Amino acid sequence: MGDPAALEVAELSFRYGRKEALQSVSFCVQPGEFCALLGPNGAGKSTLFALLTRLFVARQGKIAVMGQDLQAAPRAALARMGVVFQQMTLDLDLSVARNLAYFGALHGLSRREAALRAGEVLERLDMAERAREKARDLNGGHRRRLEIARALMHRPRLLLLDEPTVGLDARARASITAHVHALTRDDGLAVLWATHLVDEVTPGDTVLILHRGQIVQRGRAQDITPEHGLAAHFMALTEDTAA
Ligand SMILES: Nc1ncnc2c1ncn2[C@@H]1O[C@H](COP(=O)(O)OP(=O)(O)OP(=O)(O)O)[C@@H](O)[C@H]1O
Repeated sequence: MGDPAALEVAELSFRYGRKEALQSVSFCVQPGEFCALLGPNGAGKSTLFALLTRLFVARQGKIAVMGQDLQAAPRAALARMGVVFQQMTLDLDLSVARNLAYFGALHGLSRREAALRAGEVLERLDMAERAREKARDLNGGHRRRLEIARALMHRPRLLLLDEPTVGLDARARASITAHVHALTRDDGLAVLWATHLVDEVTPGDTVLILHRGQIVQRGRAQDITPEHGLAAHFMALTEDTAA
């Protein structure tokens, strides 16, 4: 048997009462892969993230992180996963370093380990010189980079990001997408990046298009945009989305 996928989702379904939000969703993300999950509003992205992070428990289907089943071995699976939620969750009154130390302690790192790891992750996100600043004094882009650094504290192999660039200007968005791409390339991190912004996708990324709770396309961005580009393709595939 080969190495396990960083993330394996198989036949995952979920309903809110009678409303079917996900229907038999299956895909994998491999180590080093940047997978952009594209979907219009209401496609099911938030529901999928809630299931992947165990906010909701899936009754149908399978989720595994580095071969660890989220249902059968939740601690092992969650330990291999880092998450950046759509809503900011920093403590704004703490310094950058203290935000990281606190999270490190939650994951069982000693103070010394947490301090060392905080230095490493801040370096990776080009934030080292901001360690002593209060989170409140950071701009939106730097706050997001701190959240990504924090999600890496426990050395996950899979990073989930739910619309991480919402509300940021073009420069901050470009910087964040570049940093996360570098993590896949240089560290072999697997990334699932949910967005409805097609311009955040680069040609080498894998694209998953979710529409009305189903995966309607999966492939390399450069292979699925032959003529009119990804934006037109995405709109055509999802054009019956209710306004
Ligand atoms: N608590 C709920 N009760 C009933 N239906 C829900 C609930 N939450 C979401 N839905 C429905 O499930 C479907 C998927 O919603 P979801 O929020 O996962 O989509 P999304 O792709 O994240 O959209 P957005 O980008 O707007 O957050 C939608 O049709 C939505 O109306």
